[in-house]
Amino acid sequence: MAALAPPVAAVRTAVRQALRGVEGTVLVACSGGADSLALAAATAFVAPRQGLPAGLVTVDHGLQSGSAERAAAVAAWAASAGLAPVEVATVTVSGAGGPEAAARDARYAALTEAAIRLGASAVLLGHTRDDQAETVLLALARGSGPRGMAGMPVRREVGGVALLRPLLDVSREDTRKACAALGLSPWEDPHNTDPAYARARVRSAALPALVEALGAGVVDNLARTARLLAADAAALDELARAALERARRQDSALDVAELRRLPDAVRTRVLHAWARERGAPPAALSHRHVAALDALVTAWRGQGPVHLPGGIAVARRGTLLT
Ligand SMILES: Nc1ncnc2c1ncn2[C@@H]1O[C@H](COP(=O)(O)OP(=O)(O)OP(=O)(O)O)[C@@H](O)[C@H]1O
Repeated sequence: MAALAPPVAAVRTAVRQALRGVEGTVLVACSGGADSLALAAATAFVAPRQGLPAGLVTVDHGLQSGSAERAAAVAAWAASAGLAPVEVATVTVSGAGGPEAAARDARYAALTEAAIRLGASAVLLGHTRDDQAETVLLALARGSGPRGMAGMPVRREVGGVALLRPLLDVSREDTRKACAALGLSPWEDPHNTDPAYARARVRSAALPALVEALGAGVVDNLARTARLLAADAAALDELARAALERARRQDSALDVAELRRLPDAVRTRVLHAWARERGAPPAALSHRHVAALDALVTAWRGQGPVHLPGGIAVARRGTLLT
């Protein structure tokens, strides 16, 4: 028997670890690209051996010519690989935040809807260590703070479905090699190399330049930064949750004295969480809004109300924020 190619083994090991403790049907979200194709092939091998039914969903965004044929080809391959159920989810992409964000929102909505309808407990996504490094670099460049630089979580719950990213510690090179070793021909997404997209420019220019200047360890180190910051951010979020409850007064007003005694990192999180809870849309809530709220607490000189996205006005009345 031929020896198992190391990249195939690496992807299978990562999937095996991610599926530990998972019960019920799992679905692979597969575009047909190398990352999610390697993930799907590994899941088709590993899941049955862990007693888990495994299916696949591929989303047709209808944005490129030939997208329906690509989706059908992925679905046909999945069925032949023994994955079941297999579904093509056709979505209509429209909405705010640019075409990339709209496609992503539509995709995640379709994936969780399919999981709930098919009774699956988890959806597996094919983001790799390289995707994580790109995310950290983009977040760093945009000044998004530790939450953004914490990158994509290994696990997130949406509507009772676990979104899992088993390959965050596997390199893109290995997913490509795994596909080649298994005789699979991945689909190349033209968006991945389209310089109109910031992520594509990071992938083709920024990250290779950093690797050239600082060495190959950069990708791994950026991904590790995400893991370290994710742990810190989770701890701070937990402290902020408790602090928000301590500061809460009647009608959800906040007590200024309670807020003032908090460290800056916790207080700004409390104010951010409170603004969201009052209805400010997270995407529109910027650090400037939070800084203005913070000034009502820490730099009070009788200033007027702070206007937040979502038509919310926050004023200081005596010792309360309302
Ligand atoms: N059309 C799609 N249908 C189903 N899942 C998708 C689709 N597009 C992306 N995904 C899921 O989201 C993950 C990330 O996709 P994205 O396009 O951001 O990255 P990628 O590195 O190009 O991934 P891939 O090589 O798998 O296409 C994919 O690995 C896959 O799990």
